Amino acid sequence: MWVLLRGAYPLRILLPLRGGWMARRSLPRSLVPGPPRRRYRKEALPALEAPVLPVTTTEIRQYLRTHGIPFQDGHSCLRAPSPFVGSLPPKDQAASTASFSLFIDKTTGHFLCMSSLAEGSWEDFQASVEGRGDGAREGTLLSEAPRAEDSEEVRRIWDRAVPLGELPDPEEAKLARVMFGLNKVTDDTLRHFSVRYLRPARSLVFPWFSPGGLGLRGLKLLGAEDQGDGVRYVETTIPRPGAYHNLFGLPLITRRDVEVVLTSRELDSLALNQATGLPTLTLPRGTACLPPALLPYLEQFRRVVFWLGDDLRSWEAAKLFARKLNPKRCSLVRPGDQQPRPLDALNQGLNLSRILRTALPAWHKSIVSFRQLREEVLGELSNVEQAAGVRWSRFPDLNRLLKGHRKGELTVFTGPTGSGKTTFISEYALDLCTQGVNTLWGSFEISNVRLARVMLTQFAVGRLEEQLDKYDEWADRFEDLPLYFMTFHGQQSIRTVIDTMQHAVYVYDVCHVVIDNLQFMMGHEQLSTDRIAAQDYIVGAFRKFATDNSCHVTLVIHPRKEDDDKELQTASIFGSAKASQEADNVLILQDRKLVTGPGKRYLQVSKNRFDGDVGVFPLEFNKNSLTFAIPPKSKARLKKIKDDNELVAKKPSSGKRGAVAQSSEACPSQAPSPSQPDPAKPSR
Ligand SMILES: Nc1ncnc2c1ncn2[C@@H]1O[C@H](COP(=O)(O)OP(=O)(O)OP(=O)(O)O)[C@@H](O)[C@H]1O
Repeated sequence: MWVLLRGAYPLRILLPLRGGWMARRSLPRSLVPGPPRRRYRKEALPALEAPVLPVTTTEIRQYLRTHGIPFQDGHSCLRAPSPFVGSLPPKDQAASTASFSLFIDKTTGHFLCMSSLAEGSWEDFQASVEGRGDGAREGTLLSEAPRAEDSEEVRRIWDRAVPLGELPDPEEAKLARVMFGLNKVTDDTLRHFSVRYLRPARSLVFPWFSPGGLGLRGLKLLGAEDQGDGVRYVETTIPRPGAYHNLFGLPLITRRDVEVVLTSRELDSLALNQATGLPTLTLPRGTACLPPALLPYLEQFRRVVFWLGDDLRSWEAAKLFARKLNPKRCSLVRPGDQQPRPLDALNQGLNLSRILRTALPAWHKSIVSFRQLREEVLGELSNVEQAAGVRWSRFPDLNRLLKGHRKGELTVFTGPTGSGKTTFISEYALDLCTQGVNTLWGSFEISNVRLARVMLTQFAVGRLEEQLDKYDEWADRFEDLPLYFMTFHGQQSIRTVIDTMQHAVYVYDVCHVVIDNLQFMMGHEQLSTDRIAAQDYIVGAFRKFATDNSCHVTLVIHPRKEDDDKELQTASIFGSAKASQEADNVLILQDRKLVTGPGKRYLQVSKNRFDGDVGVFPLEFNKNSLTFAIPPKSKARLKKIKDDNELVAKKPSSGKRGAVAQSSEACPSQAPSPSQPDPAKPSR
């Protein structure tokens, strides 16, 4: 029986512009069926260990030279003979040594031996080269044994599934083809890719074979649900998404292939391969991430074309992924009306080879003309909604003001001591994370356990203390969120923090980093002038990081000492005006508990570089779920501040974006004063 739980992980294979839920079965845990992938050291929890020891490509090269290890320079990896082939038969050993089967990631130093499937960190590699490893040279690699029940589960599903063309009932086969849009995909193509159909679950089954044809490691099930105005696809993977590293189509790639097209859905790969005959591979989690563990498999290609989808998010993801693969060999198919995703293009009778020929190079030394920019501008104009970023599902008023959460921006967040900054920002980030924004938390003040507990309570929207029997169910779903924690606590150097963030962007495709709070990077400077200079430097470093990495940074900063009965302003942020000048957005949690009673807060957007809308709206705190919401009976709703002194009131819950305020609501006495200094020019 198939139990579908409403999960929180986003589905990239939904029809364009639609949010969705990942369906998860309750059973499988995160283990890899099939032949064991040898792990030189067991993988840590998704917390980023501190300190991450950064290694540069130059250092890796130097090390290899010093130790007399020959190597070849690749696109994202260095290739060397593998020392981890001791357990292989001598014949295979010789072959793998000759073929330089060890791939060392140039950015992280992480290695993968394609022959033995041994993998580990740069430190592990050094240890083994220097003979102080865990016996890797002697061939006693640690290996993670597959959990029997997962292997069985995979095998059981695979054995029950049948090729679509062999379904006994032709009507059923026809219906399945309609549901998955496969009318033009032939049985030969489906057979070529070993796609099957699982009748009881009405799902397509895409296998994950071990490299070298060693067996079945896992699989992905794709179900289709009728949604009235379209079809919604629901994915389930075994093992769970975090461990599902299948480049679908890999067994069909030969050593001679020098070009590949990467897609975000298996169905697109089928269509592309059938229409063009080109090698195609599907990323395991669509546009969500490109795990570096997959890079070695892509090294052989001189040209990589990304055709991920027909929306702005796919385009942004393709640009980010191209950086990892070396942009010089990457081209991107630009989303557009005439360039839908591959399966749609096939169904619409378009010429897929011609679309591929329009792919734009991902790399250019500098923008030489508007010609290269025009495609990007068009992309933004034709996808206005997506250009505005990911919208919060819990804070509609924040959407009305900020329009969304965009990559590459810096948000500064402040509020009085103990006003609930951490609690609010936790929910604000969680909301985005449940929609697929890969998030890294740097909580320097409160422990990760406490933070995770707050987040889990907010995720479950209720106290779990009283329903411990539900803990595992919520924790399972929480675990699947693309959420990572830095393991720092207390004072840290900004360099270490930025290095860790850089690592997370590369390894986990993190696109939102929360830093709570900046004061923990300021060292112990006593003089206030030193402290202000230190803060300016740190804010500058975060700004640069956000821009360079297309990653949003939310920075919590304490306010300077203010009178308790005064509201905070942009200029109340501790330090010079640099923080508010560098920030794209400034958010202030206004605490007026003396007049509004406990629990009531206001969130003020006092700077918004995207479109200038600033304003304030009330938030009510729920102590049970630790969540914030618009007070149900409050008359005080979103107030846009048109200019410095003028308020524009909005109808409370029209729910529509851009609804122009028509009437001015009286500002209740307890609402914070709307008059704020021009956020763009904070006074010193
Ligand atoms: N609106 C609110 N009303 C009452 N209690 C709240 C409210 N918001 C948060 N809290 C509670 O207040 C406590 C402090 O919250 P939190 O740590 O989020 O504040 P903070 O502003 O981040 O503190 P600090 O200034 O020390 O960084 C928590 O126990 C939280 O549950």
